[in-house]
Amino acid sequence: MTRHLLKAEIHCHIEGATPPALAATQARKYGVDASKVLRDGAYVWSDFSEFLVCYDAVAALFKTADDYALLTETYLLELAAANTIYSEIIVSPDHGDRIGLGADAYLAGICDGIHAAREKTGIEARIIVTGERHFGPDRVISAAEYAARAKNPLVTGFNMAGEERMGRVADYARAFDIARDAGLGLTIHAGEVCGAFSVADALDLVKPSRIGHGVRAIEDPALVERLAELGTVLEVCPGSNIALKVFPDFDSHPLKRLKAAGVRVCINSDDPPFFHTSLAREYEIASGVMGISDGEIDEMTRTAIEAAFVDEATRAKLIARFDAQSGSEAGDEAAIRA
Ligand SMILES: Nc1ncnc2[nH]cnc12
Ligand SMILES: [Zn+2]
Repeated sequence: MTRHLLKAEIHCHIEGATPPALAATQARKYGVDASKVLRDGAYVWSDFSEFLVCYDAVAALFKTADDYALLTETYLLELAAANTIYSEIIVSPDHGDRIGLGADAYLAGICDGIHAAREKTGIEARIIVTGERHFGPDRVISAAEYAARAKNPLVTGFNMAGEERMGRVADYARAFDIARDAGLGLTIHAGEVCGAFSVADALDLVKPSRIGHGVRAIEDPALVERLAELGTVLEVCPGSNIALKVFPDFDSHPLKRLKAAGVRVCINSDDPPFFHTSLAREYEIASGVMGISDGEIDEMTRTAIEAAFVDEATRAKLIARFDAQSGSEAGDEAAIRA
């Protein structure tokens, strides 16, 4: 049981966190026929390309800043109820532009949702702006420029998501230069759909402190060693990887092997309802299915906080909160054993 463990995640896409019931409500609200992507309370897709299409269709059901505030608050309240103290939310200003809302209102809605959830539960959150790789290098550069000039205290990182098979990392490196110059933390989806070479490209050309997924690095032992030496944090999303058939089952998932090899890893939900999961379930899988001990799970949660794109005062507060709880439980266990 992992219910009692404090949790943190640094990789969840906001539209990907839409509960199917909320998507259905949004579709009714706007008179949209969502039956191609939402059936019997579940999202409909069968491979990575279809998943991205389904994702974009669900994103298009959110049309106002208030819609985004509701979505963000709903997601964070569920996390807080599962003992989560921190989340980093991946957002795409392109979605705001595509629905005609505009990036500023899109971002303002998400910030409202973060403030509302923090007021109710104390959960802390930050925003990572992402470029969508399948929209091409120019859009990804625009997303980086937008993040750089947003000067929004909740926007602390830059990412690139989307179709990993489109182009090479080099085509997008300029976007990361812009984000780096603006002082944003850098992470990039790699080693999910594409193999180890994409992780190597990311390390060579982006030099991020974290990589989204990165799990296919396991195909290259020298690369695993390099990740461990660099201390690059992998934002691992096991349920997503199984749903998208990156690995056939949890037994063959490399989370444990990467950790054992000294790579810094943490547990994340990615697009939870699309993959029939939640952060709470990901922790349960790590424990009950992968056989990872509570102590090791705590190490991964601590890694997420250590790697979070927050100011040092906020990090210190989160670490103190985390250590106080995991420490007191270690103390309780010792008392039980004595
Ligand atoms: N798992 C994933 N990989 C790449 N892009 C995404 N966008 C949303 N989820 C994603
Ligand atoms: Zn992702």
